[in-house]
Amino acid sequence: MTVHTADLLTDTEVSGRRSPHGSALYLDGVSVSFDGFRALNNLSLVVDHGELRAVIGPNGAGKTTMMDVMTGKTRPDTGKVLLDGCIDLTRLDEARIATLGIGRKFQKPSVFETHTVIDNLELALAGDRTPFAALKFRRTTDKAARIEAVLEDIALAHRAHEPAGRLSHGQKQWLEIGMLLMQQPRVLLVDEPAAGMTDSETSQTAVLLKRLAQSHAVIVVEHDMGFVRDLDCRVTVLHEGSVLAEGSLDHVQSDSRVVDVYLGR
Ligand SMILES: Nc1ncnc2c1ncn2[C@@H]1O[C@H](COP(=O)(O)OP(=O)(O)OP(=O)(O)O)[C@@H](O)[C@H]1O
Repeated sequence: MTVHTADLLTDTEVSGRRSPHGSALYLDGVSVSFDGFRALNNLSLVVDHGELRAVIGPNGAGKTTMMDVMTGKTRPDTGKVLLDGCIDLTRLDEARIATLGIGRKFQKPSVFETHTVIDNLELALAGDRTPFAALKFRRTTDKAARIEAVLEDIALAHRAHEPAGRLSHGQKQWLEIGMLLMQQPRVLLVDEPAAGMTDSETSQTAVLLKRLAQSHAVIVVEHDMGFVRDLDCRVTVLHEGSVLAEGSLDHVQSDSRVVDVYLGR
């Protein structure tokens, strides 16, 4: 019998060790309205340190709005978003939240096409102007070691000196993930990473995200169920701005409410 990571996490929850206050990210009763329409409706979610979480749901379920709230782009009407169980992100602006270690990868890659892969990674550091970043990378050797480690992580060491414009779509997505990694985030938010990828790139992306989740909390919004299965992680189904179901992919796929509003369509 195959044991899925997501099933093990369910056991963790049952044993009471999943605590919102020891979590990487905790959304507590978050609501957001746009002109009276509730995009998020009392949404609560706990993502642990070192956890990979897939968030799925029909169009308009609130997935993007949820990530906008986590990054400070949208301020909720009510509720809290706690980083490390104690820092309420709803009181902070986007720039401050980014420096605290929430990195977001949008669907469309936006790498500097005429710059080499290695230059793109270096430029990602240049964008981080916090005193902490300057301290971290005071020595060029530190920076070089960091770049080398990230190149290995994103499987692009062999393309390091080529212009990013020559990479495939999938490789550009990995480079952009690498640019986020240069900032050493604690939480990674990744929006539909598999969109437009070949089958081989899609499965390599699942491997990459699983590896990253060993040292970061990683939240992936995705529509491709084959890719979600490859991620082999706990799945949250959003519907009308709230959690409709949560658990392993097999668990949520067998929930008739999930089939009705999303998977059966
Ligand atoms: N700035 C906005 N102004 C008005 N309505 C908005 C705004 N942003 C989102 N909405 C509405 O809020 C709801 C949730 O949208 P959201 O983009 O979060 O859903 P989603 O789950 O990401 O959908 P998709 O899978 O299509 O990307 C939708 O009905 C959307 O039209």
